[in-house]
Amino acid sequence: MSALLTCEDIALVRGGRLLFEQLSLSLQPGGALQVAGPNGCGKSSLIRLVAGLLRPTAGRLERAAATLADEGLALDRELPLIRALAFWGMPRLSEAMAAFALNDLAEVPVRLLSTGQARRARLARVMASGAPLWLLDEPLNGLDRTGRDELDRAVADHRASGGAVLAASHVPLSGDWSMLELGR
Ligand SMILES: Nc1ncnc2c1ncn2[C@@H]1O[C@H](COP(=O)(O)OP(=O)(O)OP(=O)(O)O)[C@@H](O)[C@H]1O
Repeated sequence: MSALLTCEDIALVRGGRLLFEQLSLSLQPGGALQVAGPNGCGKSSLIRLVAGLLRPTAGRLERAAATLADEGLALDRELPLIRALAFWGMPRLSEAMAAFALNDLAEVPVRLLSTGQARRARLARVMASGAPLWLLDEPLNGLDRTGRDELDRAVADHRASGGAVLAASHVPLSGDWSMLELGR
């Protein structure tokens, strides 16, 4: 099976600072890699780079279709949640609504969601997209115990069906993750 993500000798300079260089990694179907390290070491920048929002200063990157969950919700705040998600033409929308316990909130306008509900919605958007590569920036932020369990299950199911996950997180993620420490 071919890799869903390959980075070879990547370097990134941001704000005049070299964040990392000669960084190589690959994610196979079923793989999961957690990026850890101190504040400002470049975890979010690496996720954004893989998402295609930043250009590497050096190196080569190849990846399958990916979807990103970062600080932004990327949903129309005025629309009911279900319509805001459907706007993106999501192939796995009903599955994702159920996986993150959002069915009772389907008709609630996005702007009225609580912080944790909005965090679950952004993870549902990733799952609903059907993309094989998930890019998650601090996915546990704002999630309660139930939300964390939902995320664990969604990640495990995604991996079991041949997907892969790259996540930046300060705190350990449950399950079997490879680790990449930046800033060392
Ligand atoms: N838009 C930007 N322009 C220039 N430099 C930036 C920009 N955004 C972030 N940086 C810098 O890039 C470096 C890495 O930031 P990044 O957000 O990737 O770190 P992080 O490891 O995710 O941090 P944290 O743990 O605090 O979330 C920091 O020095 C930051 O100041």
